[in-house]
Amino acid sequence: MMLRYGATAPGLEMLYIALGATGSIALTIYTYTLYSGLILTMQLPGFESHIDIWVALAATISLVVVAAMAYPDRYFGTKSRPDLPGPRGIPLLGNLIQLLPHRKRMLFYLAELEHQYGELFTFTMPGWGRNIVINRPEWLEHTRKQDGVGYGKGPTALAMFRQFPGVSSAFSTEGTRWKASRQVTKPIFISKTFDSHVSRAMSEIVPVAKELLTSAAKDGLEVDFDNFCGRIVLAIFCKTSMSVETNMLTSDPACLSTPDRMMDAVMTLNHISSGRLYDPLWQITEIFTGTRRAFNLVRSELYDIVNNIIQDRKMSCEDKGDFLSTLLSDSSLGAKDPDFLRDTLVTLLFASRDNTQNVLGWSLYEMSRKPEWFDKMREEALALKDLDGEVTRYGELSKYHIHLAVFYETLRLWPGVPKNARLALRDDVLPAIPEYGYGPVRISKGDYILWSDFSMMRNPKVTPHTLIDSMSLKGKNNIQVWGSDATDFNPARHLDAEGKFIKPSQPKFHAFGSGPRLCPGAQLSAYEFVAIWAAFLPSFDFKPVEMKDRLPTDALTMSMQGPFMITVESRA
Ligand code: HEM
Repeated sequence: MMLRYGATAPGLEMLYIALGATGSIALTIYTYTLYSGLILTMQLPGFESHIDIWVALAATISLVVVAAMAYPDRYFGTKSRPDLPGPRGIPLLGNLIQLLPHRKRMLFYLAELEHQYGELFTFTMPGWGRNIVINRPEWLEHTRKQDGVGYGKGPTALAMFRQFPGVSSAFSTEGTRWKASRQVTKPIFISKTFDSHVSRAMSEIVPVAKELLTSAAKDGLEVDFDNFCGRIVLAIFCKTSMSVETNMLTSDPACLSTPDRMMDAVMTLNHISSGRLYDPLWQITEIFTGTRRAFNLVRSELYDIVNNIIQDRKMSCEDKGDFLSTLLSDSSLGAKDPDFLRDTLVTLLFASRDNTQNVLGWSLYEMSRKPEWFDKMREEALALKDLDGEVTRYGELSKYHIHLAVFYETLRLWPGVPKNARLALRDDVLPAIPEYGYGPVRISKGDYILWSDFSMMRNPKVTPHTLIDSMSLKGKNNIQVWGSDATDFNPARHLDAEGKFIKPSQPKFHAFGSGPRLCPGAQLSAYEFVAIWAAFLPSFDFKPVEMKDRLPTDALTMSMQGPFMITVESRA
């Protein structure tokens, strides 16, 4: 039978289940043979040293068999969806064979599949079951507001985030525990904190960063811009939230090649966590690769650093008026739990550095191809020179129209979390989009919905005809749309005729997510972005060492591949 789209045909479903059951029985027999072999082999000299590997291998296979037999749909993805386009699957393995070679480039593979099948398509993968890609703002609008009720993060993502940033993190919790974790971080995102702490931290750290750039310019040194920005952002966070001075950033460019325990730990844990996303068996495979041991070691190190900071503050009983003092004085039950405190800080360390570092890096990359935006930002910073190139108060942020337009445009093309997924907790129907020929889309409980902000925000089809625009922007003259030039870097699309910044509407702009789990750090990162560029541009010119196309790594967040080496020149 020829299948139009390759999704499983209904007639074959029973056959697949039958094959799945037969395969499972075969695997069970194999496992028991393996156990018997194991017992026999244990008699052989030298075997004892490898017993852990053998036991783990046998346990893995048994686990797979049990999982496959208990949840054939989930495991093999046999639920048929001939109504949806997608690559053709095969019995038992779904689309695993097609996906495996792209494991480390899923972002691009998803974009290629979108190119082939459109914004709506499906594939299955053992361990994840059926995935339905929904790269349209209308469908995101519908599903994201049901976050936590109709859709959840699903066991795979929750298990991954429980390991890092931690069991009490906003990333790894749902329901009342998630609410508690969001609630406790609120003080860090209010404008009072921005004015009293963030701007103070910036006014100390940004001048150090400028001294470093001056030295690098004088000595003609190349600077790894990502590393440099990561250190600035993390140093600001440590100072703002915990009043901790770090040595990760000094005026000497040599500091950039000096390892920093906190910075290195956060980066390593982020990197390993990303790799777990498409390895449903990571809890087992990592035993063999040694990654698990390395992860645990680095995580203990980070936990020690953070626990020591908390402990020192508790011992000193000093109220420094920062976020940590606010946390410690919080009388709610959660905040008294030491692990909850630690996970809250680790979550913010993890979330604050990476995304802000990345948007700074991608903005430099984009502007180096369109240097007129460097000039426009510089002009704006100089025009507001009474502020001495420093955005000292949060209220001043809204005056930086060009900077904000560049910030949002960079994130449109290089969104913080380029691909994401949710598990359907109940049956649902996505709304029809008749203007693009889409009828209502059925989602079954247990399906994963998947979206790629990276693909969606580059899609020229996201036009004012969408339901979202007609609802939220009705009657406005300056409707900004991604349109046919969606892949171009053009911050002007976020400026009106008078050059005033217009914040793009969600979820057409989805770089900070939407719905209840909308990123709480959006304003903070905008503030940091504007303050850093406004301080740098009047004094320096920046150029990438190599003017070549740069790609993102396939990570949880939008990190750039390889070091991003730049040269700096002082504008004397
Ligand atoms: C350019 C910078 C940033 C970008 C692009 C960004 C993007 C995002 C996105 C897309 C999500 C939603 C993930 C999801 O729904 O699964 C998110 C969540 C989150 N972000 Fe950000 N973020 C940025 C900066 C920050 C900063 C500076 C902080 C804190 C200091 C922060 C803290 C968080 C937290 C705690 C969550 C979890 C929210 C939840 O699940 O309830 N982010 N961020």
